[in-house]
Formats: sequence, C-alpha cells, structure tokens
Amino acid sequence: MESDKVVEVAGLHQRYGDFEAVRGVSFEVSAGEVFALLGTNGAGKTTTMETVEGFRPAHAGTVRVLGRDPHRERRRIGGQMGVMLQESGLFPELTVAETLDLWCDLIPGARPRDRLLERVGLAGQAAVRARQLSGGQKRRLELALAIAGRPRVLFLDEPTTGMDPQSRRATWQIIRDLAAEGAGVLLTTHYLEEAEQLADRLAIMHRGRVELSGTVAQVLAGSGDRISFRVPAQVAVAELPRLGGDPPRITATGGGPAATYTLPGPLLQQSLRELLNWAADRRLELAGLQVRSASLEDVFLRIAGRPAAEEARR
Ligand SMILES: Nc1ncnc2c1ncn2[C@@H]1O[C@H](COP(=O)(O)OP(=O)(O)OP(=O)(O)O)[C@@H](O)[C@H]1O
Repeated sequence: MESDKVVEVAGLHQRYGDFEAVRGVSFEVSAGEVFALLGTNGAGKTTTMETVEGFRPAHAGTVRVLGRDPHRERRRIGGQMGVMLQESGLFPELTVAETLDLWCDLIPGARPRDRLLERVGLAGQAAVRARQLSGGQKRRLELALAIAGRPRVLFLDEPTTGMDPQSRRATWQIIRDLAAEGAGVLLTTHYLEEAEQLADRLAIMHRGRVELSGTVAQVLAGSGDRISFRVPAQVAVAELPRLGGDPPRITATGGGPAATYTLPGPLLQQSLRELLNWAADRRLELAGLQVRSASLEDVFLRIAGRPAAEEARR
C-alpha cells in the first residue's frame, strides 16, 4: 500500500562548515495535512526546508519526499512539488500574466492562468509588472507559481510575510483548500496565529532542534492556564494562597506587584473558586484579575528564553 506520508524527515543534521545548523530533526507530513515549522530566528527552519526541497543533501539522517530522496531524485518528483521560497525570484519587468504564462508553459497539465489569478486574488493585477506589486501581492503571485502544477506536496517558506490581515486570511483559506484537495503542506512561519489557525500539526524549533511538536492542543497541553491579578496593597506576598499546590510568581508592573499562577488545565476552575473565596473572606478586591488559557506565544517564548547554557548540557 502506498504511504500517505508526503514528507518524512528522520534524524536530519545539516552543517555550514563547523557550525551545525540542524541537529537531529525528525517529523512527517501526511497528504491532506498542513504542518507548520515555527522557531526562533536562526533556529534552522529554512535550512531544514531547503534540504527537504532537495536544494542540498542531508549531512546526516534521511529525508524522503513522496518516498524519494529529494536531492538525488529531484527530477522524478520535482513535478509533484510546489515550492515558495523566502526570497522572491520574480522577473521584475514581466507582468503578472506574463510571469504565469512563462511558468505554466513549462508545466504539463498546469492550472489555467486565469483560474490561478482568481484563486490568489490577483485577477485585477494581470497587466501589472512584478516590480510594481506590493510585498503581499508578490507573495500571492509566488503562491500562484507554486500551485500551478497541482503539486501533491507544497513547501511554503513564510508565505504570508508582508501581507495585510485580510490577504493573510485569504491566503490561509487557499492553503486550507489545497490541503482539503489532498496536498500535503509544509510551511514555515513567524506568525503564531498563522500556525494556530492553519496547522493540523506543528513543530517548534530552537537552535537546530525540534523542542516541541504535535497538534496545537498537544503542544499547549501541560503549558498551564494562568490566573493573574495585582497584589492588593494590604496583603503581604507571603500571605497569598497557594493554588494547585504552588505559590504565585510575583512580577513588578506599573501598578505594583502582580501575582501569576500557572496551573495544569483541570485545576483552573477549582483554583479560581479557591482564590475568589480567599478574596471574599478578606473583603479584598483583586484588581486586574485575568484568567486565560495557555497560548502558543507562551510556549514559544518559554522555549525561546532557554539560555544557551541549558542547550549545551543536552
Ligand atoms: N549559507 C550559510 N552559511 C553559514 N551559516 C548559515 C548559512 N545559512 C544559514 N546559516 C546559519 O544557520 C542557522 C540556521 O539558519 P536558518 O536560515 O535555517 O534559520 P531560520 O530558522 O530559517 O531563521 P529565520 O527565522 O531567521 O529565517 C543560522 O544560525 C544561520 O546564521
């Protein structure tokens, strides 16, 4: 039976001279799935992406795209791969229509040009030269080029950079539709909301490693819901209750010290009740009271904040 995995990466290492940019990365992308690679600057996302796209051989580990080595067997699978690089490769003097015509002529069975333009929202810009397009419009033209050949696997490196919120949402819908039609999509992004909205699964990279991966819910599980409030002036920090067994973390804010409790999910409601009862018994008002679920940003910042010394020990 043919595997539904369109991308398989196992124990990938990649070096630039003495510097190891990717240090044992593994993940898989299935047909019909959107997989997002997130990470801090320099984490190794683009290096990983370029290796999976076949632009460089793996230094160690295995990479398969549609069951084949994307570097050695690129010719066999290239026609089934759609690639949108981080850097624009458009010819500045060609119009949008000319750009697509040039590209589509090279691809057997390419989608019709006008359908592509409509799909990426550039139908009104067919006669505009590439150099005159806005940053977001350029990205959409590059997306049109990437999907022209009806790829089974689509690689998108920061696909919505430079787009306004409306274009970004429209692009997310295009990507969702492509996945619903059966394409496997691997994308990198710096927009956490993009990953939250779009990705069936994601991996967060930091300094060449995958630190966390799974569905958004799996990545957030165990990250802790939060309760925070400003410490009332008449209460000493030591008098604050323990919630879920732990004392709060105290931080300085413009309005005085703030207390934050990070709780495992199932304890949120019970802990909130305990806190409100504690405050009611003392007739205290908890100014700035906030209750919120863990966000991808919390998880990301925690990983990004890991000191280099901690990495070196691992
Ligand atoms: N050609 C190169 N030669 C030497 N070092 C490189 C080269 N390309 C990338 N690097 C280094 O490898 C590391 C990973 O870079 P990469 O571009 O893969 O990260 P990234 O996660 O895509 O970063 P960003 O989010 O900033 O685009 C960085 O430290 C970078 O400086």
